[in-house]
Amino acid sequence: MPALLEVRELSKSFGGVAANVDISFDVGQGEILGLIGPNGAGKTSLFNSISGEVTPDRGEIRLEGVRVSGLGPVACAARGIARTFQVVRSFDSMTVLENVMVGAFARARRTRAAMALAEETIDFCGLTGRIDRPAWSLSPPEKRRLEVARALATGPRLLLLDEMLTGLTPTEAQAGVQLVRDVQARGVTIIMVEHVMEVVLPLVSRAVVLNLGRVLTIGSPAEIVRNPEVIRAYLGEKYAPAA
Ligand SMILES: Nc1ncnc2c1ncn2[C@@H]1O[C@H](COP(=O)(O)OP(=O)(O)OP(=O)(O)O)[C@@H](O)[C@H]1O
Repeated sequence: MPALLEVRELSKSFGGVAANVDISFDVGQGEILGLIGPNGAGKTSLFNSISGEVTPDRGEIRLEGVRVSGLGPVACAARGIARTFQVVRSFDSMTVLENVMVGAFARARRTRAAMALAEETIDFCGLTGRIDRPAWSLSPPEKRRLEVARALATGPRLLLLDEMLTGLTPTEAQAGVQLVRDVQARGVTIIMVEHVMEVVLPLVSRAVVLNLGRVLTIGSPAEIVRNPEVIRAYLGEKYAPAA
């Protein structure tokens, strides 16, 4: 798999707090990569650097070989990087259609074209019946879908999903998993931050495990759940192999 995204020796501190330290990994074209680790490990900070909201202190991020780190969120979006947020950031008084049109305007000049793109994306994300509802009236899983729809409407090559499945019931989470698979089937590469291991590990080809701002390990789900350091730092003893 050729790399779509390369992160090289990335470090970022906030005052005295080292949020990311010397982080390097690749994401293959079409891959679903998991980004996991305990609270405060640096996952959202890394997303903030990749999506351009934060400029790393050191290191580099390249999308298809072209440096994108430090360009800012608008330029990163224009180059094909979109994201969702851990705390849903919908425009509550606007309808579902209007929310998704905000994303679509990243690539459509005219209102009619943005509307067509938004309608198609809303259908794809399973929100057709909600298209004219104000965002505030949606259920929590629908709000997560709206976040995905707004990000997808920008036409990304790389989609960063920040805890999209957290707080959902098992049935809602399974529906969310199907949406992630459908997005991948469209050719979009995905990095997902998740804490629900039972849901995320079957979905990803590899996971990067962060701890205290550093990469603890990178591996397949089978390698991750067997790694004693990952069990100690994050997964807990229920994942320890039977003696
Ligand atoms: N803008 C900021 N200003 C100051 N400190 C920050 C900022 N952003 C992140 N940090 C700090 O960096 C560290 C990593 O935080 P980050 O939110 O990236 O972790 P996380 O792995 O996403 O955690 P969680 O799973 O709880 O969302 C934390 O100690 C956090 O307090």
